[in-house]
Amino acid sequence: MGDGNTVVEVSHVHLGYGNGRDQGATIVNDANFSIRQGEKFVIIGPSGCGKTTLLKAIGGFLKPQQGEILVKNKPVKAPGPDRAFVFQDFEQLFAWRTVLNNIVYALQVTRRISKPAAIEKARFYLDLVDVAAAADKYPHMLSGGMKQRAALARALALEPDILMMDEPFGALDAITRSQLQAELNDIWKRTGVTIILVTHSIQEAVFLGHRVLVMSSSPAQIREIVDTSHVDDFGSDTFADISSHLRSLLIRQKATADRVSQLSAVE
Ligand SMILES: Nc1ncnc2c1ncn2[C@@H]1O[C@H](COP(=O)(O)OP(=O)(O)OP(=O)(O)O)[C@@H](O)[C@H]1O
Repeated sequence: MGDGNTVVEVSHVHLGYGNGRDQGATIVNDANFSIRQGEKFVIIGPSGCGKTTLLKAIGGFLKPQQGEILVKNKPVKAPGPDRAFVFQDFEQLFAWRTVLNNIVYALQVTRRISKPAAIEKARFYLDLVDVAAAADKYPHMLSGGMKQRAALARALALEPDILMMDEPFGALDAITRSQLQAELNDIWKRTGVTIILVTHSIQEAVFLGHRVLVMSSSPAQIREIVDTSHVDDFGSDTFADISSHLRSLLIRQKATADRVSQLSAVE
C-alpha cells in the first residue's frame, strides 16, 4: 500500500476503548488507508462514528485492538511532537502563560532548544498565522479566532511531520472560519506540512482536502476515499458535484442508521 511518499500507513486497524484484557466494543472496523507526505487528508462521517477515535490512534493516544499504524515507517507507540494537535476547544493554551510563552514552553519541553532560539521560532510562527500582535497577551484576552490562530502557531512551531486538526474551526463564526480556512491553505503552501483534518463541514472538506475519507457509522468503516485535489474554486461545477457526492454518501448512511434504529425499536 505505501510508497516512498507515505507518511502514515493504517493497516487493517480496529479501534475501541477497552480496559486491560477487555478490548471493549469495536468502534472503528478494519480501517485501511495511507496518507502521503504533504497531503491534506480530511476525515468526515456521521456524528459519533469514530473520527476523533481514528485521529487519537494516529496520534498515539489509543492502541489499536488489531492492526498496525505506521508513521514514517515506524509503529506508533505513543504521542510525540512529530504529530501536533489543534482541537476545536478554544481553551487549548495554558491560561497562566502569555501566547508567546505558551509556544516557547512547548518548544523547550519537546524540542529542547535554547530559550532565545525558542523565542525566535515562536515569533516566526505567530507572524505566519497573523497573530504576532497578541504575543504578550494572555489567552483570556483573545477572541476565539485569535486563540485558534495561537494554537495553530504553537502546533506549527513544533515543526511536526503531521498537523492533526480535530474540528479546529468548528466553534468559530462563519467569517472567521472562512478566513482561517484560506489561511490554512496558504500556510500549507508555505510549509508543505502533512495535514489530517476532521470536520463536519462538507464545504470545508472539499475546499481544504486533497482527499476526503468518508466513514460510515457504527461500527465505522471506510465508506469511500474521494479525490478532491482537482477542485480549486468554491463556486465551480466540480466543487458542487463533489460536495453533492459526499453529501449523498453521508445521507445514505444516515438513512441506513435510521432504518436500523427503527427496526430495533420494533423488535
Ligand atoms: N474515552 C472514551 N471511552 C469510551 N468511549 C469513547 C471514548 N471516547 C469516545 N468514545 C465513544 O466512541 C465513539 C466515537 O467517538 P468519536 O469522538 O471518535 O466520534 P466522532 O466521529 O469524532 O464524533 P463527533 O463527530 O460527534 O465529534 C462514540 O460512541 C463515543 O461515545
